[in-house]
Amino acid sequence: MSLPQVIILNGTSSSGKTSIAKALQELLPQQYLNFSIDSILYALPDSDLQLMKQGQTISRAGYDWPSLVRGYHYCLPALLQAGCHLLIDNAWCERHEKRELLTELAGYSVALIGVQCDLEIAQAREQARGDRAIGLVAWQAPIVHQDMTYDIEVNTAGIKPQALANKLYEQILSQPSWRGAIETLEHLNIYS
Ligand SMILES: Nc1ncnc2c1ncn2[C@@H]1O[C@H](COP(=O)(O)OP(=O)(O)OP(=O)(O)O)[C@@H](O)[C@H]1O
Repeated sequence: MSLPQVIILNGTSSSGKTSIAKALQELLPQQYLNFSIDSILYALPDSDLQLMKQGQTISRAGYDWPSLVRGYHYCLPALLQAGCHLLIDNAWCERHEKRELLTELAGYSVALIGVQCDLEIAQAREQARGDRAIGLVAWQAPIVHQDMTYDIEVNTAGIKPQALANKLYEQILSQPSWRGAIETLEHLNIYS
């Protein structure tokens, strides 16, 4: 079985996506770049990034959230064309963002993984970590998994990231085909 060129981890903030991604990167026999939207956001002016982390308004001229998301998505095929494999994680919430992501990745083999986490647990992590706007999880939770047909789903409640990555790695190796992204994009193209 060949590994997918792209592994997508989709779930709310604090669901544990990055923790799984970092552990999974070490297990995979092929090098994967963990390229999240943070790779774009960390290029913002530092004071703007700090405001964003606190959930405050950025008033600097030129700030435009949709263009940052679009820029993130447009980077993905460029990295793939350069020969990189990608392990990307984010909370894709808006329908047009899900559609844009999967359109950019059309033609590549994509594993679409849903990262689930009970709301109360994700909110407790959000409180504890202190580097995310409080309320983000609650806003994302009802919509992040809407319209998605996942190849694999994991629930991070009560299981350590390393154990989750071990299990996910086994599931990826035994997956016969990757249909989730294709079916999700078909659905989004019909209903958006
Ligand atoms: N399986 C887990 N069990 C317990 N705590 C976890 C687990 N996974 C992650 N955490 C903790 O939750 C917090 C958020 O983890 P992580 O950065 O992996 O989440 P995320 O989904 O990538 O969040 P974001 O989208 O905001 O970047 C961290 O403090 C991390 O230590």
